[in-house]
Parts: sequence; C-alpha cells; structure tokens
Amino acid sequence: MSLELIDVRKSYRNPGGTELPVLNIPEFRIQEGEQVALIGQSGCGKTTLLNVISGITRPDSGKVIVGGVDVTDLPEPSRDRFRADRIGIVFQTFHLLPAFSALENVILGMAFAGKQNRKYAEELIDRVGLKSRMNHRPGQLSVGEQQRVSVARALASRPRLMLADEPTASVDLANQDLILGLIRETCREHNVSLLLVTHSQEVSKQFDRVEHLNEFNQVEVLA
Ligand SMILES: Nc1ncnc2c1ncn2[C@@H]1O[C@H](COP(=O)(O)OP(=O)(O)OP(=O)(O)O)[C@@H](O)[C@H]1O
Repeated sequence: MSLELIDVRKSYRNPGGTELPVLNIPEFRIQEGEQVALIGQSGCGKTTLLNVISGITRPDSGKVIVGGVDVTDLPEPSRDRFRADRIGIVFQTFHLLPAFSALENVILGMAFAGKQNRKYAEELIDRVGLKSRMNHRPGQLSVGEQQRVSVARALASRPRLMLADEPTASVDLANQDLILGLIRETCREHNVSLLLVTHSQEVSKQFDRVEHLNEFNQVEVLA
C-alpha cells in the first residue's frame, strides 16, 4: 500500500502544560512496495510518526492516507480494524501479551485480522530462529528473543504496510541480519511497503532510500 502524509502536525503537552511540537510534516510519501529506512536523533518524533501513520495516535491536523484511505477520517473502531487488517507493526517495546506463549502471541496477531493460521505462525517462529522456544511466555524469553517474536507477529497477519520501530535494536549481529532479511524479503515477496526506524548505519545502508526525519519534519524550535 502507498502512504501519503500531508501537512501533518502533532504536539504533546509538557508536564508543565506548555506545548511540545513534535511533528510538522508538509509532505511525505512512500510508494506501494517501497522500502524506506528512517533515521533521526533520539526524541525527534520517529515513534510518534509511526503511531500517527498506524492510527494509534491522532494527529492534531493534516491527512494520513494509507492505501488511498484517509485514516484520520476513520472513527476509532474502523481505524483499529484497518490497522489489524492491513498494517504490521514491530513496536520498540514489543507489546507482547505476557500470559501467552510466543506461538500464541503470533497466532493472536493473526486472529485480530481474522487470518488465523497455526502452520504459518509456526513457520514464522521457525524463521526467526525460535522453534525451540515457541511455548515459552515472553517473561521466559530474552529481550532479543521477545523482539524476534514481535517481528513474527507483525508479519503474521500478512500486512500491506509494515512499520518497524528499531526491530533489530535488542539482537546480536547474526540475528540482526536474520530479522532484517526476513522483514525485507517478506515485504518484497508480497509487495508490502516498509518504513523502518533505525539508529544503526549497518541497517540503514542496506536500504536504497534513507530518510532523515529532521530534514522533512519542520518543527518550530520554541525558545
Ligand atoms: N505522551 C507524551 N506526552 C508528552 N510528551 C511526549 C509523549 N510521547 C512522546 N513525547 C515526547 O515527544 C518527543 C518525541 O517522542 P518519540 O517517542 O516520538 O521520539 P523518538 O524519535 O521515537 O525517540 P527514540 O529514538 O529515543 O525512541 C520526545 O521528546 C518525547 O519526550
């Protein structure tokens, strides 16, 4: 799915009540099937941007058009359904359900999109190298293993747009290549658009298109 942001603004309230502008993006586009690495310094709004694109966070103004649908126009239940059906998300903090096993977390990712398929879930768990850990709950897994489960879960619902927030931050180099390869190949095979946030040049240099959030995000710096 293509992605288009037009005049998107988002501010937060500081604890003291003053406004903290985080996003002011006149224009940003990703073509269907395109793979883009996004870099930017800590706190510049990368996670906020992914949340705005997926409809988890509503922008203050502007349009976010995903596959021709303006997600900012959708009422919340439709936005949640749209996200479950079409968007795969690897969260920076994983968001795995602690009471369920690795495999169940992946199957649940499919269930929200109505695409439950145990065999495909097992295949994905195997492809992230966790066959021997599929019955472990998140608390029984290392941080890097939890990250790999979250990648398998994001791919499980066969999304049309993949948003990945530092998906290789907690894994060693061998697993970094495995995870990045899996995400990129799966997206390529199915013509899925990919926006991947990273701090790592090792990761970003593998992408044909690398964007620096600071360059297109025109946040006014308040004195
Ligand atoms: N709910 C919130 N309320 C107030 N301020 C917030 C909130 N969420 C984020 N912020 C602030 O907005 C800014 C952008 O946060 P965001 O998490 O998008 O940054 P980031 O670029 O993803 O950072 P990192 O690379 O460190 O993960 C930060 O300065 C953060 O402190």
